[in-house]
Amino acid sequence: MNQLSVSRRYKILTTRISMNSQRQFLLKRGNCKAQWLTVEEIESRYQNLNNLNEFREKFRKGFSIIPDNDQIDPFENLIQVQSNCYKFFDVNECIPTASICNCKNNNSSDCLNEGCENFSRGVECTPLCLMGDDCSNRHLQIINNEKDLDVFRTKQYNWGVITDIDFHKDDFIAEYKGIVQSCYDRTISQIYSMDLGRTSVIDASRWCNATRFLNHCCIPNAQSNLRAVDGLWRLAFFALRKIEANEEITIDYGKSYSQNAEICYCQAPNCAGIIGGKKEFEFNPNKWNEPSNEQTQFLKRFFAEKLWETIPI
Ligand SMILES: C[S@@+](CC[C@H](N)C(=O)[O-])C[C@H]1O[C@@H](n2cnc3c(N)ncnc32)[C@H](O)[C@@H]1O
Repeated sequence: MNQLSVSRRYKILTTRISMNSQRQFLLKRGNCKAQWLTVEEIESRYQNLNNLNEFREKFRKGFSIIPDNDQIDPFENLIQVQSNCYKFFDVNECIPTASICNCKNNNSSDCLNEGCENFSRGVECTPLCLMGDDCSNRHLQIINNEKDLDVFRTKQYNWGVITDIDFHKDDFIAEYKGIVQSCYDRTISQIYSMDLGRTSVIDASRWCNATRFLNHCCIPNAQSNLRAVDGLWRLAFFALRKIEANEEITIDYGKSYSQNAEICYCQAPNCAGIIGGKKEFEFNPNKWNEPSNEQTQFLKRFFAEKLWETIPI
């Protein structure tokens, strides 16, 4: 992260463009919690400072760390979506469905444990779960359940993801969203796609949300998990440990990431030094059955509806 010292007591940790296109600075003052503020807010808030002129001068220098021709909006040319959009569905994929679990009888406090027959199979409970409001195994179905993720400029690898709240271990962070494509499609981006089941991937190269900017760390603080919801696989991120506010959220890209190897800058003590470099994917026609005409007709109808449901925000 950029650490531009503006005075002995104030630090600009990084900068971002807010939703209303204003440049904001993550300002840390002494031991106080860091805050996102515009230049006007900082100036009005701290106008009684003795060293305001010095602060302004150093602050202006802060602007110069971002060249004019820099890409300033991480979402420029991208479309932010509320849900996945389907261009492909593998009819042979076996996706588990939810049952009415036994957690109520087991006196469980929620359904987020291996004792829940849905949770243990990677399935979210339905609204009919007998645990009612105590069922927490419905992260992906609850509207507005996602925390606000901020995209910030990192020092080494362009954009990254941060929030201004703390996460506890196992907390739901957000869902990876984009276009569901076939993993056999060689035109899709290897960098911005993540596996979704046996033969599907989520391609977030253009239709996406902030999670497309999650960077890799060899000791990550978050991980992705497949969850089955209403007969579809979805991909969600959960905290692996406590994540402090304004700490970068990172994941392990794993062995299936991109064929092009890149130097890893994560600086973790166990850093492998490299990300990506997987072997080329080999298409095995024996493992792949073409869908029948009826299946294709059904899928066309089904996905026309899904496409319509996907409303860019
Ligand atoms: C899915 S993108 C993550 C967002 C990316 N930083 C951006 O601005 O679009 C993955 C790319 O980010 C960069 N990256 C992510 N983690 C990295 C790391 N630990 N070291 C070096 N580069 C990294 C690599 O270029 C990688 O191919």
